[in-house]
Amino acid sequence: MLPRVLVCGEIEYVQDELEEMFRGIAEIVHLVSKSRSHFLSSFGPNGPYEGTVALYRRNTSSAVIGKFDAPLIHALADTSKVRWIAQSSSGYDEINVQACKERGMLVSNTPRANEDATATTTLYLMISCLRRFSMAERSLRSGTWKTPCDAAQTHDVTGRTLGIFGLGGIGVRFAHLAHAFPMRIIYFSRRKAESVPDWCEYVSSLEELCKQADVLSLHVPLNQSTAGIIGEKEIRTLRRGSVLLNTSRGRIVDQEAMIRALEDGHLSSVGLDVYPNEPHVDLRLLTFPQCTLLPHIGGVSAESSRAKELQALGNLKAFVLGGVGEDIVPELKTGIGNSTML
Ligand SMILES: O=C(O)C(=O)CO
Repeated sequence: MLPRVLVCGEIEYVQDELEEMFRGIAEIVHLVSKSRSHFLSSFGPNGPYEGTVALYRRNTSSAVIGKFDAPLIHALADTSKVRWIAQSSSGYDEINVQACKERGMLVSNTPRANEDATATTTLYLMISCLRRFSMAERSLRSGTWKTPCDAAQTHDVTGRTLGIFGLGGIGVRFAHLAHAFPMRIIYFSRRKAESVPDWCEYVSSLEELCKQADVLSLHVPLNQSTAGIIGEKEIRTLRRGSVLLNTSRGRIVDQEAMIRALEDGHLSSVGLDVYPNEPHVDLRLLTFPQCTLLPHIGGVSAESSRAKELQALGNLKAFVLGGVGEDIVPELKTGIGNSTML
């Protein structure tokens, strides 16, 4: 009997390749559970997921079976043979990797697949916030032509200083896009990146980054050490009138501190694709027309979605064939394990 691979969440772009990829290697089964308890009890003898050794996971499956928090991971380890979870996105904050580590499960993500799409979204947010393009379009659509847009409140991108927090794949891609204006580009990361162009300057701390940036853009993963890292102090260290961009995860920013800074004008605007409790959006954010707000579509394009699915499935296939796949998340690669689901 072939081992089984369970698809938790839809495969939208590579349906045709799916069967072909796993033919003779594994049997693909799809999530049929309508509840977490049904999910967990279905790995036993004669259950629909019996014999499953690996999972493909999208965050959309949370709506039915919940996040992969510690209780779910422990129950999965107790009742199934699952040893690999292939997350189909670059963010894996909905999986408790510490619990996976304790129970000998590995987690992979799709770090490269949507770098370009997410960096492009960040570029759009930056331009829209500085030039107030989203606000202008909303005024046209509501029949007020340019009102309330005020030229004195809009600014050129060229010549401003962009501060990038976290210079992974998306941060680097965004730096390249922004360099075209040109802007002065500075960054701060856990460690100084290798092979970064010399126009991309490293600064020695987050505080220094905030002191110098006109636009601060966040590109760090959400984990215990980054939750709330952009708080009152960091926001107030930015110059008055700065712009904050977040296409990473909502909980990296202290939302209350951000809203206070919008209220008193310390932040001139924010460009957001992510929120702390998605899909809920704090209604106070909607009262700042100068802000550009997107519904977490940063990494979504036909090309990147397809690439993401192929990358996650490729990781699964490598695991089934050779016992180990690619793109293991850093906490499980290094054995540091400082990231738990928040
Ligand atoms: O890939 C991810 O984690 C994303 O959130 C893309 O927007």
